[in-house]
Amino acid sequence: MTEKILEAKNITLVKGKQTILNIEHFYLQAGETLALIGPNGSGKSTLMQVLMMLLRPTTGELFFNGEKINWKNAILYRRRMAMVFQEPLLLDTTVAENIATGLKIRGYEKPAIRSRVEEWLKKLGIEHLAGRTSRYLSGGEAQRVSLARAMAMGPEVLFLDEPFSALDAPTRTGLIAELSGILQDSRISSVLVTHDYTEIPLLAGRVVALENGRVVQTGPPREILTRPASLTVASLVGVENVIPGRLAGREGEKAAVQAGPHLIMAAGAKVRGGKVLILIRPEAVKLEGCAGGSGGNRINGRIARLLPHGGLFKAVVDCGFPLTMILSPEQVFGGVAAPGEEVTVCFDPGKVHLLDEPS
Ligand SMILES: Nc1ncnc2c1ncn2[C@@H]1O[C@H](COP(=O)(O)OP(=O)(O)OP(=O)(O)O)[C@@H](O)[C@H]1O
Repeated sequence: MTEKILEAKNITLVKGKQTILNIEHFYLQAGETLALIGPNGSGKSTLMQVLMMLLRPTTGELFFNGEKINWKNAILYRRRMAMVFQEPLLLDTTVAENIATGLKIRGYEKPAIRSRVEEWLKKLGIEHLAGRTSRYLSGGEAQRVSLARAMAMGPEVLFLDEPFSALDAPTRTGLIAELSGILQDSRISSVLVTHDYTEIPLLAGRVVALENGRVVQTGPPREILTRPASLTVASLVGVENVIPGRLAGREGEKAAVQAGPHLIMAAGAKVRGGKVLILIRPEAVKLEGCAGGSGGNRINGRIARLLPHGGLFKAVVDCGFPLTMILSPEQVFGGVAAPGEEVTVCFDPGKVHLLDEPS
């Protein structure tokens, strides 16, 4: 059984009259990367600070490798963890010196420092920057230095607080690929806070969603992305289609939901009944002919709007309700899908998720 490197039980953090955290149970398995998601103010940074033992919770217990934390010795645990922030916060000296400083403070011998600095400069592809002053680095370069500095310390747990959010798209793509390799090769345990759900399947093996300081959902990326437990989680993971409907009946494993003039089938739905919300990812909606298998949902509509979407296109199809889907450049440039065009869209009942409408 894999060890839990970090575990929190019954953690609360109260500031004045506000309960900022109320976490019954949270853990980080050794070697896993866990994505922590939640809307602004949901407690992600606060939970990270508690896990890093920078902030003592009001109540609850914390364990490191199964050992209960004694807060008097918090510094000993903090030394086994490192953090990378959204902004790199580098010292105004050379790149190599930035990576070496923490090791010097810890009293490492010169040869050991040199070899670690060289190792991490190489692993992050920034050997050529070793002698450069950090003041003039680009955002992507600075973030690589920040990662090298953190990893050179040999931490057992790495905390990544939105490390890519200040970077432009191509830099971000390159760094995500590199970080993914580093996380896998080093088998380090890490917690990644992100507002960008597209990073989740690339980096994380498990996701924890917070809302108002509480854990509202935990699961593998696929489950969180396709079966979010709440509307808030749905909006965080890019489920753009939220259609009000009413449960009309059940056919075995499938539920039939009346949405405007259409009957939509949903597989594996766990709802009480009555008013429901139909959740469909835009990528799950296909133009007719694209969806495989029979028994799928087919709806006629008209393309109301076409928007650019990172090299692809996003179309809003008016089906009596707006339905957002993703189109390829071939479909758009080939004239299959143009604004005003009548289309038939399909989606698999397995890709339709239902939530009870909040009362
Ligand atoms: N020292 C403090 N005193 C009082 N309230 C605080 C303190 N620190 C944080 N909070 C409040 O706790 C809540 C959680 O804040 P936190 O920064 O952890 O959220 P977050 O999920 O990281 O948000 P964001 O995504 O915006 O970074 C917020 O309502 C914030 O205003």
